[in-house]
Amino acid sequence: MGEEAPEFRVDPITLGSKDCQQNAIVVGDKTYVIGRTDDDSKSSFGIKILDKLTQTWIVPTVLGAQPPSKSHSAILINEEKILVVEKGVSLNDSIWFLEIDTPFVKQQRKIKGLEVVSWSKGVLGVAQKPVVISGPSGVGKGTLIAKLMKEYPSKFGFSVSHTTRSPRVKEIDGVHYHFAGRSKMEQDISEGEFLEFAHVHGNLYGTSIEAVESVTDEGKRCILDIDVQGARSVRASSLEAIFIFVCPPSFEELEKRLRARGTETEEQIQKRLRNARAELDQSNSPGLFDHLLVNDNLEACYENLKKMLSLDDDHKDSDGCFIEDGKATACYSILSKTESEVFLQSETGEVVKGAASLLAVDLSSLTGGAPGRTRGLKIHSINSIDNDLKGIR
Ligand SMILES: Nc1ncnc2c1ncn2[C@@H]1O[C@H](COP(=O)(O)OP(=O)(O)OP(=O)(O)O)[C@@H](O)[C@H]1O
Ligand SMILES: Nc1nc2c(ncn2[C@@H]2O[C@H](COP(=O)(O)O)[C@@H](O)[C@H]2O)c(=O)[nH]1
Repeated sequence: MGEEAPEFRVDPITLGSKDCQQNAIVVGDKTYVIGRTDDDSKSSFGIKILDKLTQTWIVPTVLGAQPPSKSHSAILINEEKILVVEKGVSLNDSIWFLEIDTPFVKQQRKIKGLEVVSWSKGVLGVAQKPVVISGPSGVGKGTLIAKLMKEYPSKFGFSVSHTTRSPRVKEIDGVHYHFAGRSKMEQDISEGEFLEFAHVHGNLYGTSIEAVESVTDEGKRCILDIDVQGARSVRASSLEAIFIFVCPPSFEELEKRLRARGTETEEQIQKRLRNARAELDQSNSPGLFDHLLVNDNLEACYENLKKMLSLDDDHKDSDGCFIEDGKATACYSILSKTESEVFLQSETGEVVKGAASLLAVDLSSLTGGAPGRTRGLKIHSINSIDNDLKGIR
C-alpha cells in the first residue's frame, strides 16, 4: 500500500438542511462543489465550481447520465476525475466518476467554449474490446458482421449507428440504423452524445456513446461498422478497441458487388467507388488498423475474421461482472485513498453475506469505455476474517 497522497484535499461539507448535502473538492485553483438538492420532491446533483483566482462561481455544463442523487461521499482520484460513492443503492450502481479534465471533457470544453464536466458510471469487471470494422462500401462488412451475429448471438452485439441517409428496402429503424433528421443529429453531436461521426458519401453517420455502451452493458462484445474517418476518431477516443480493415480482392470485384447489391443509383455508386479509392489508400495508415482482411471467398474470409477475434480473446466474457451480491443495497462511504486504491467503509458496519465492512476499490485497472462508463473496476474486501469477498471478481 502506498502513502496517502498529500496534495488531494477533500472537505465534505454537510449544510444545515438534511435535504442538501455538498462535497467540496479542491483541484488546483478550483473548488468543485458537488451537491444534492431536493426541489419539489425531485432530487438532482448540482455542480458548481469556485475559481479561487477570480473569486467567481461557474456553473458548468454537465454531460452524461447522472448518479441517482442519494447521499454520497467524494474524493479526488487524480487531476482528471473525482470519485463519487453513492449510498443507499446497489454496489453495482454506487461507483461514479465526475470527469473534470479527461480528454473527452477537454474536447467538449473546446467545442462548446464553456466549462464542462461529465458523469461516468463505474462498471465492475473488464469487458472485451469492441471490434471496429471498416472498409470500402460493398466490400462485405455487413455480410461478415451478419454471419458473426448469427453464429454468436449472445457473444456479439451490433452498435446501431445514426444516419441521415434514407432507409433501404428491408432496413428497420433501430435495428440497422437509427434513421435521423440532420438538425436533430447535429444537435445531439454538439451535446457530446456521439463517440464519433463523419460525412460519408453525402450523408452524416455517427456512433452514439449509448450505441456502444448498451451493447457492452449487456455483457456482449460490441461490433462497429464504420468508415475510415470514424475509425480514426475512435482510435483517438478513450475507447480501447481492435480495428480491422476489410479489402476487396480487386477494385473490379468491389464494383461488381456494389452494382449487384442494387441498393444505390448510378450516381451514388460512382461516388462510393471514388471514396473507395481514398479509403483503400488509408488502409495502411500507420497505427490505424490492427488487421487487414481480404474478402475474396466469403467463407474463407469469415474463418479468418473468427481467428482474428479469438487472437485478441485474452479476456473471458464479461458475464459475471455484475455480481449477485453487488445488487444488494450498499451503504459505503469513502474512508481514505492511496496511489492505487480507495477504501470504502460500510456505514452500517455489518458484515453480511457477500458484503464487507471495508472494501478496496482498485484504481490501477480502470479502462476507458466510451465516455459515460469507466470499466475495469475491481473491488475486494480487506476484512481480515473475510479476505476474499464472495462473488466480487
Ligand atoms: N466474399 C464475397 N463474395 C461475393 N459477394 C460478396 C462477398 N461478400 C459480400 N458480398 C456481397 O457484396 C454485396 C455488398 O456486401 P455488403 O452489403 O455486406 O457490403 P458493405 O461493406 O457492408 O457495404 P456498405 O459499406 O455499403 O454498407 C452484397 O450483395 C453481398 O452479398
Ligand atoms: N463514421 C461512420 N461511418 C459509418 C457509420 N455507420 C456506417 N458507416 C459507414 O458508412 C458507409 C456507408 O454505409 P451504408 O449503410 O450507407 O452503405 C459504410 O462505409 C459504413 O461503414 C457510423 O456510425 N460512423
